[in-house]
Amino acid sequence: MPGPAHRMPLVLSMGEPAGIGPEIIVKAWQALRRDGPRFAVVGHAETLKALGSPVRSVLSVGDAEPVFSDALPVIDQPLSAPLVPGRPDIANAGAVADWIAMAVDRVLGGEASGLVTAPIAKAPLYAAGFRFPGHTEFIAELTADVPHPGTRGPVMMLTARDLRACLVTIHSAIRDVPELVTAERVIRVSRVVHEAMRRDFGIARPRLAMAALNPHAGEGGALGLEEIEILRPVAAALRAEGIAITDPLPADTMFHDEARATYDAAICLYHDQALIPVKTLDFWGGVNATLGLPIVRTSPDHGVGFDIAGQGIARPDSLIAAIRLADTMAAARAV
Ligand SMILES: NC(=O)c1ccc[n+]([C@@H]2O[C@H](COP(=O)([O-])OP(=O)(O)OC[C@H]3O[C@@H](n4cnc5c(N)ncnc54)[C@H](O)[C@@H]3O)[C@@H](O)[C@H]2O)c1
Ligand SMILES: N[C@H](C(=O)O)[C@H](O)COP(=O)(O)O
Repeated sequence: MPGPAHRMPLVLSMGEPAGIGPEIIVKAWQALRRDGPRFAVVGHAETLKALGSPVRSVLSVGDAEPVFSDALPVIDQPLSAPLVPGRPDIANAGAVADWIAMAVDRVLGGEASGLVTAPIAKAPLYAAGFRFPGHTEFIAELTADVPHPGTRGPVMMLTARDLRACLVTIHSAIRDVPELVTAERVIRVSRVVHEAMRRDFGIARPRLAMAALNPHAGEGGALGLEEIEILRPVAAALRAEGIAITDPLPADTMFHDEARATYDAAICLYHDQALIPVKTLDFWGGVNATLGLPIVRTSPDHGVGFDIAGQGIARPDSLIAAIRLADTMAAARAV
C-alpha cells in the first residue's frame, strides 16, 4: 500500500554509525516497508547494505516513495573512518553532525514532511568540537531563522503510552537546576507545550500538570520555597492567559495510571523527573519529540547502545514508534 499521497516521506538521519542506529533502521524498514510511513535515510549506504538490507541510492527524499517497498532508500554520504561496532571514532563525528544538518535542510526545503533522528553519542561529538548538548538544541539552531507560528521552542518531550513529559531544563547538571527554573522559562515551555498539544496532537483544550521541584511540593515552604515564590504564581499567570495548568504537584504521585488520566502533558523541571517515568512506563515504545520548532522532529527514547551494537539484538520498537509519531504529527500540521 503506498504511503499517504498528500504528504512527503520522512527523512531519517543515520546517527552514530558505530551504535545500534544502522541495525534498528534496517529492522524498522523491514517492519514498515509494506504499509508503514515512508522515509529515506541520510547516511552511509554501505553500512546499511552490510546488514543484509536491499538499499537504493536516491537523490531526493521524494524518490523514497516508489522504491520503499523493495529497498531502503538512502541519500548516500561518505564516512571518514572505517566502522567498528561499539567503538565510535571521532573522525566520523563531522559526518554524523552533517547528516543531521542535511536532513533538516531536506525538511525545510519541502522534500520531507518531518525528521526522525537515530541516536548519536554525545561524547565523541563533544570531543570533535560539537557545541550543542544534543540534537534538540542543534536542530533549534539550524531552524532559528525560519518563521514559526507560535511560541518558539525547543522543548524536549518524551512520551510513552499516555504520558507526555515536557522538560523545562534539559541537559543540565542537577546542581544547576534550581537556578534555571525561572518564571520566564516555565512560562515559555508551558506555552510551547499548550500550542503543540493543539497543533501537533489535535487536543482542542489541553490540560497541563506542573511538577513541583521539591519533595511534597515544598511542604508549605518547609522543604523549599520554589513552589511558593515561582511555580504557583507562574501557574496562576498561565491560567489567567487561558492555559489550563495545575499548581505544582508532588512529582512522586503524578505519574501513576489514574493521575495520568487527569492531564494531557506534564511540565517537568529537570531531565530525570521526566525521563524516568517515561522510560519506566515503556522503554521499548518511548519516543523523544521536539516541540515548538518549524519542523517536526522525533527520535527513539534510547541511546546508541554501544554494549550491544553489531550483535543484531537491538530492538527497533522505539524507532518505529518515533517514525509513526513523526508521521502523525506531520499529518496534524498538514491539516
Ligand atoms: N536520541 C539520542 O540521540 C540519544 C538518546 C539517549 C542517549 N543518547 C546517547 O547514547 C549514549 C549512551 O547512553 P546510555 O548508555 O545512557 O543509554 P542507551 O539507551 O544507549 O543504553 C541503555 C541500555 O539500554 C540498552 N538499549 C538501548 N537501546 C536498546 C534497543 N533498541 N534494544 C535493546 N537494548 C537497548 C543498551 O544496550 C543499554 O544496556 C550517550 O552518549 C547518550 O548521550 C542519545
Ligand atoms: N535526553 C535524551 C534522552 O536521554 O533520551 C537524549 O539525550 C536525547 O537528546 P537529543 O534528542 O537532544 O539528542
